Amino acid sequence: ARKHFKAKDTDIILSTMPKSVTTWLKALTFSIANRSVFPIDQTPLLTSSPHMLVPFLELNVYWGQEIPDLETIPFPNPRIFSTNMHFKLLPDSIRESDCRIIYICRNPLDQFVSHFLFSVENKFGKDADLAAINEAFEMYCQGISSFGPFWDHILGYWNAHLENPGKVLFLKYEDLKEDITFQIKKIAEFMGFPFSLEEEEQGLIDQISGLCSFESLRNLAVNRTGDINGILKNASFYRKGQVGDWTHYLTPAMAECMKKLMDSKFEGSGLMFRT
Ligand SMILES: Nc1ncnc2c1ncn2[C@@H]1O[C@H](COP(=O)(O)OS(=O)(=O)O)[C@@H](OP(=O)(O)O)[C@H]1O
Repeated sequence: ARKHFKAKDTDIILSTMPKSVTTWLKALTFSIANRSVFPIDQTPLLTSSPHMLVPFLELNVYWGQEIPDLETIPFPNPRIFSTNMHFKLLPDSIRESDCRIIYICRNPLDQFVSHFLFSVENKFGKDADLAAINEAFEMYCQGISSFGPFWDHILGYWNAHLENPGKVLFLKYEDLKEDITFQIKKIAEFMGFPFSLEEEEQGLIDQISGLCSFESLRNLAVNRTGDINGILKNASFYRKGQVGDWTHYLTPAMAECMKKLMDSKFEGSGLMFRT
């Protein structure tokens, strides 16, 4: 992807650490950008996983697919892609073109738990022994996890956002959970598709937030069954969808350890996470 991908000025790139609600951001941005093409009751989101509508740039890594010739795919406009790459590792054309990047992250405690449970379940099945959580947490705190240290990933996009807020939008899961209407408007404006007063009065924002809510997406037949290339179950993208689920898996001592780590890594950056 780094070698071949050529961003267009109109592209939107969604960037995340794994298990930082990429799925939700894909559903929201697809709905925002295509709301005049597909009425809500006819949106492809009703019959396709958000991951099929907004492909990962690292397709070949995740799902064993050849990198498609993007010029031949009839994308709606704008093209929306997602990636888990660090900011400094993005293909040059993403940084150099006028395309826009939307980054979303979440409290690292919840991200760790979500990713750990996902990996365990995929490896060992639902009844996995969770004894390994302490070891995995220790490694996570040392920066050993998929896509490397979470602080580097988050700070890379945070600093890019501070340098050029028109290029990089920085979102947090906890803020979307708190006020999704406000965040949908913010995302739409950043993407260049602001809602008109008329659309707002028609309740379009509420319709999009309803369609993309955890419960609504999770209950769709397409997301309850099926898989992506026989590798990942569609249902695996919808677990609990809550802020603070880490309290059910991590001890207060582990949380304290993470708090200290975040204080030291994010010191002076202005970044804070709610738990
Ligand atoms: N619509 C919606 N609303 C709220 N939360 C949602 C939604 N869709 C997915 N989720 C939760 O996001 C977590 C999965 O993260 P990702 O989508 O980034 O997974 S992946 O990296 O693409 O595999 C995972 O979080 P946890 O429940 O904490 O494990 C999902 O449940």
